[in-house]
Amino acid sequence: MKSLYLDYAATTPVDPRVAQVMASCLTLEGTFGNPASRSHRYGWQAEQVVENARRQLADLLAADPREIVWTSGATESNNLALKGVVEALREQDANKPLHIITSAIEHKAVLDVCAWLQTQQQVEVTYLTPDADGLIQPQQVSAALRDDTCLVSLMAVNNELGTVTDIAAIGALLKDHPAYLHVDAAQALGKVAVNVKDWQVDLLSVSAHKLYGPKGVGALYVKREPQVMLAAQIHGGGHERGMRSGTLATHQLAGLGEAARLVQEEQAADEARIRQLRDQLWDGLQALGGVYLNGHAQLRSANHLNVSFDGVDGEILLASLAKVAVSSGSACNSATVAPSYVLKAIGRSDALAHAGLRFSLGRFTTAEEIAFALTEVTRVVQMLRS
Ligand SMILES: Cc1ncc(COP(=O)(O)O)c(C=O)c1O
Repeated sequence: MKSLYLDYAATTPVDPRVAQVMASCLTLEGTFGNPASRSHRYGWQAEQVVENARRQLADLLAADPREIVWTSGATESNNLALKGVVEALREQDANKPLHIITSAIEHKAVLDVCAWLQTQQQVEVTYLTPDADGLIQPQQVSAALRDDTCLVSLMAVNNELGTVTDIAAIGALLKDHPAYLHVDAAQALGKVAVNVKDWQVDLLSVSAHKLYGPKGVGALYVKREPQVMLAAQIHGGGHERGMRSGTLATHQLAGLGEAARLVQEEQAADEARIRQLRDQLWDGLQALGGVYLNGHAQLRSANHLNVSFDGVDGEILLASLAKVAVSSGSACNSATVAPSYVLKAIGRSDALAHAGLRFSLGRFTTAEEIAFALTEVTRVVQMLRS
């Protein structure tokens, strides 16, 4: 039995239009060449495809194409941003005291890098705690800012709650401080408008598989004027202006570019439709009683609905919901059965954190699917409660 997919925040299916563009970059008849080959048209054509994709992503972010560094995904982008900034500063002064501000509800791809920087690079890290709605306020950043703060790293949209951080306000308050602003936009791109100029960010991480592109590819936006000082983390052939070596995966990048183009054309219409479906699901679930919304009611991306149910065990609930593919907490952390650290950080009890379910809708979600999901969840919760 195929289950209904409501886990778009974990990953999205590749849009068939994206798959078609990707397929044209694989075979002898297509643009399969090495974009770094300088001596023949196979290379030149592949380079054109890669540069077209770079322009498409840059357009979506309001960036200059020269500010895009291709990576394998947001995990690598986050690693490059955080480690790259610290290493570049330590190259100038090996003993320079360095301080980073981040939050307790970042993705592990930021938290684990921060933990490594603390233990291996003697960097001090301040972890801001969210309020009960899952929001990190700009004033918290100003209160934590120090002379030796070199980086503020915050996500634009939280992967578990969907809560939206006011990045523009944080960018504005850092205007006269030398600290760089890094934003993990893996969950934001395609859901909320991302504009690196308006937000005044220095570094921004992107993942293709959250926006109907393929897995294993992403990008880091690196501001040019003034140029962010960043030390490369992967050395080799000097690709990407020496920032990230390795033969470029033409088909993956073409896919990311096309995915970005589609987002630019369709995001507004997608968002309105998805928000309506998401709100229908929430309205229906509330009829069950003893249901709690995790995350801010309004300041939340249109596709996220994270709820906890009184009186049901989360693991049993998930196992009983065989016909609906949803996530308990973050899919990336589902190897552990500890209650979600994000739900704990917003003050949920262990029981409610365990009973949290994340529904995340997407481009291909239909009204019929939402009606079916509502019926299924209602049936299962009532059965488990009785
Ligand atoms: C907020 C956030 N950051 C980073 C990542 C990791 O992205 P990738 O899978 O591209 O490495 C994810 C994926 O779940 C995410 O949601």
